[in-house]
Amino acid sequence: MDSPLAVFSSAGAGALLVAGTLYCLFAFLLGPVEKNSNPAVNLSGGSIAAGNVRDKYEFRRPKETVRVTDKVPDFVDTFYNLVTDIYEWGWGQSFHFSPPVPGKSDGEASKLHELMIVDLIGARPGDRILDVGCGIGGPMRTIAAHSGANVVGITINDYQVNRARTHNKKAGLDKQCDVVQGNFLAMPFPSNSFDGAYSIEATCHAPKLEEVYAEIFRVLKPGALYTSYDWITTEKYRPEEDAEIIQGIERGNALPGLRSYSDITAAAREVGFEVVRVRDLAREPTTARWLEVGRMTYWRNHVVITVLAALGNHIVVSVLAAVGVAPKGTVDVHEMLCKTAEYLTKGGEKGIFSPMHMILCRKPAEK
Ligand SMILES: C=C(CC[C@@H](C)[C@H]1CC[C@H]2C3=CC[C@H]4[C@H](C)[C@@H](O)CC[C@]4(C)[C@H]3CC[C@]12C)C(C)C
Ligand SMILES: C[S@@+](CC[C@H](N)C(=O)[O-])C[C@H]1O[C@@H](n2cnc3c(N)ncnc32)[C@H](O)[C@@H]1O
Repeated sequence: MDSPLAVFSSAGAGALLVAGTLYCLFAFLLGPVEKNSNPAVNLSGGSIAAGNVRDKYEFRRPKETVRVTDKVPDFVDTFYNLVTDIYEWGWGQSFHFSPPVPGKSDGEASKLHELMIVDLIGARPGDRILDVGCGIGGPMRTIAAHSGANVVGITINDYQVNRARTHNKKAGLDKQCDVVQGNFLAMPFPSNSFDGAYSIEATCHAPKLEEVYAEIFRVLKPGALYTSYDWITTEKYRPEEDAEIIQGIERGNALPGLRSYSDITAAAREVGFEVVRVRDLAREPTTARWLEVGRMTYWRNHVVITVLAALGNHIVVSVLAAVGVAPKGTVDVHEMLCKTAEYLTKGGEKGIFSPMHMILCRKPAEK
């Protein structure tokens, strides 16, 4: 008869094998939405050490909208440490929404949305273009590859800088695309040094829109164009009825307070821009992917994350550490994103919110 120890160790080995196999199945079958993106096995806390993710999340849990102006960039940085890997894994390398295009996949529609910027700001080969709040650089690579321009991106989050640089290199675009860590409210670039600029769903993180617009205005050459796709509340928004939805969107996306569509034009004019065109790109289509977010198969993604995190707590972690396991706290962050998606869907369905308010501005040419 086998000794109790031998039975225990063979049962333990069996359990490890089953857990390991399950883990690999989840990791490989439920890979990233985009080829070359982040597989679930790599979910991390960004620049936050794995052991500190839960503490950081607890500390930063978005209980309420953060409106204390000077704390916002730091809060946003922590937010992106927590969500960047989940975004990349579940959404792709471009952290924005896009209008659907009949006959095109979500990925193609997203690229077309990015390519429209090349036309809007007239980016040409050799131009120096600024990407304000560049994420991990999905849009930057599309724009550089199609226009031949050199793109410099800025993001507050160091982890995103590394991720963007890795992807730029893989795509063979590291000569054309540069990424720096910095605050877009005080950019480390000389005045009059860019031939064009754009921002996609990023300036909504600025506590005061005029401050980021003033910086963009400063670094653009006279006569250069800037376009932005931004999050706004529409004219249908009624604070008395809709405040809960809008606050849900703000909390779950680390926003200091959504602005109304009319604030965007006012801020651009205030810093000296000529407003060339304004349009809400979310208005016409009804089946946009961004409306579908709330209906996505959460349970599937949630199961993967829960299993990965549970395994992380288990003894198997020591065996699997070599491949990397989701840190504690990932489940909470994911749960928060599920709720956020519900609010986004509600806001979109009611037509009180748009993530695609487009403005095109020009820095006046010198007389
Ligand atoms: C512009 C911003 C981010 C916009 C979007 C890229 C993200 C907004 C909500 C995110 C998501 C919600 C649900 C997640 C899902 C539960 C998970 O399993 C997989 C990832 C999600 C789909 C995730 C992806 C990115 C978003 C759509 C803000 C921050 C200003
Ligand atoms: C939703 S993501 C969009 C990223 C990118 N534009 C895209 O479409 O993939 C918002 C980006 O804005 C950046 N951001 C927010 N506040 C910032 C700040 N104060 N300074 C620099 N970047 C900031 C974030 O780090 C993040 O990269």
